[in-house]
Amino acid sequence: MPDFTKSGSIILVQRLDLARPKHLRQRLVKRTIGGGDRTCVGPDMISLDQVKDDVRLLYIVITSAAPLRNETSMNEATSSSAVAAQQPTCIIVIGMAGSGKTTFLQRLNSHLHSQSKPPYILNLDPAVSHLPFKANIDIRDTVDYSEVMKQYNLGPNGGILTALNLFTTKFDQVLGFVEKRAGSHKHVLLDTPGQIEIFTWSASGAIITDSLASSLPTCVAYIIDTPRTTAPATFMSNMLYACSILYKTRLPFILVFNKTDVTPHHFALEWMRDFEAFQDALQQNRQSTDEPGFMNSLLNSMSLMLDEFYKHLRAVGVSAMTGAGFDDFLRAVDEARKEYENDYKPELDRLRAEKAAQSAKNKDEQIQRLVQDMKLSGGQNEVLSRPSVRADPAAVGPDELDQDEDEGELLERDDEGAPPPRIPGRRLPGGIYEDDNGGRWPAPR
Ligand SMILES: Nc1nc2c(ncn2[C@@H]2O[C@H](COP(=O)(O)OP(=O)(O)OP(=O)(O)O)[C@@H](O)[C@H]2O)c(=O)[nH]1
Repeated sequence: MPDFTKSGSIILVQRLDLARPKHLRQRLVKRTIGGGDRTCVGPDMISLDQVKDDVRLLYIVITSAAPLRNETSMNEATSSSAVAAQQPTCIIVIGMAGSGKTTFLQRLNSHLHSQSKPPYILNLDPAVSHLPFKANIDIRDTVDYSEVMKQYNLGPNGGILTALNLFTTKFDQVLGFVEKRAGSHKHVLLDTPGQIEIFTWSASGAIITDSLASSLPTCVAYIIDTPRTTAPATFMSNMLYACSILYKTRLPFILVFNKTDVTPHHFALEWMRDFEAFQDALQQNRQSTDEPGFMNSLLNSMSLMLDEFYKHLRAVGVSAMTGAGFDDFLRAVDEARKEYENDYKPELDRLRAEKAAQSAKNKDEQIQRLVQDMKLSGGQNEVLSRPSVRADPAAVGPDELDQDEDEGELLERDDEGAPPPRIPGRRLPGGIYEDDNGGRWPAPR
């Protein structure tokens, strides 16, 4: 009996009728290994030489491929870093309604065109009536927002959310398009719905952000309407919202103070850098307005908390109207990309490796269970385990193997939904099942 504990992870266990002539057995082995729905690479198995004639049924164990050699993995690492260097940076543009997201994207688009670096643009706002730029992928081509409202009897926000949910079901295809174009664009820009919470707090927003960030370098540009943020309370609310998005996405974050042609953003930078300057502004605000005392003490304590948050941010001032500040913004995007590569990506890889290790551990435990099952068989039949797709391991007769050859699915019920014929036998004490040929199995539950 081969030592299965050393043979790697078991992907599938399937039984084989060994009472068949050898040529048929060989065909069955080939079929089993090459089975369409099995995700095995370079399978390893019990060789036919190990099959004894007195063994009537055998579970074939298909194991995963041997570990890659160092040389191969080094080559792969080199080529993957070359591919990573060619990847575009995705910029998810988020902001309150009217903050100027669309105008910002229009200006960024023309700025990048002027540098001969045309971006790839995705519009995720199904309710926008007019786009001042040409989007490569537009949610409105896939989902008719007003039709969604009518058919699902929804209001405007529910309609936008449902349209985005419907679009997200196709996002793997969107990613496919983006990845195909990755070599010819340096930036991928995403415009999001004006109702900020629809994107930032919905499942579809999280799916879009996570799937994008797991394939390509991604950052968030949070657009702020600067003229409307000059009061300490509105500034604080905006920062708290930015903070919540940062902690939800954990992606590199750029605060973009827009409309600086109307109000320069220096006051905001000062408040972020100098805690006392913000306290002074609060003090002045307290004197000039009749805001209740609890509001001021709340703002005070929140500003203390946000002081830590500001350290993780880069902030730039732009005017989507005049085009000022866009070079600064692109520099901030380059920094954000480095942050993605140095912090976010390793963390993502660590989580992936953890998940892979956990699933390898689960497979090891399955192998141990198989070994236990083998011991239970008392050496008469070599029983490794029950196939996971069926509750009863003894319920596959030789006739079903013929069925398998015709239909490619060993463990299916017939067309009328009747269970496959059972091999007659009896239950023995201790959870053992004995078939008519004296073969012993772990009893079905
Ligand atoms: N003065 C000035 N106005 C701006 C600037 N950017 C945008 N605006 C104006 O702000 C208003 C809102 O701009 P939009 O680009 O539609 O804002 P939005 O965030 O996409 O809006 P929604 O999609 O409805 O959330 C428009 O009237 C713009 O002309 C800017 O830099 N300066």
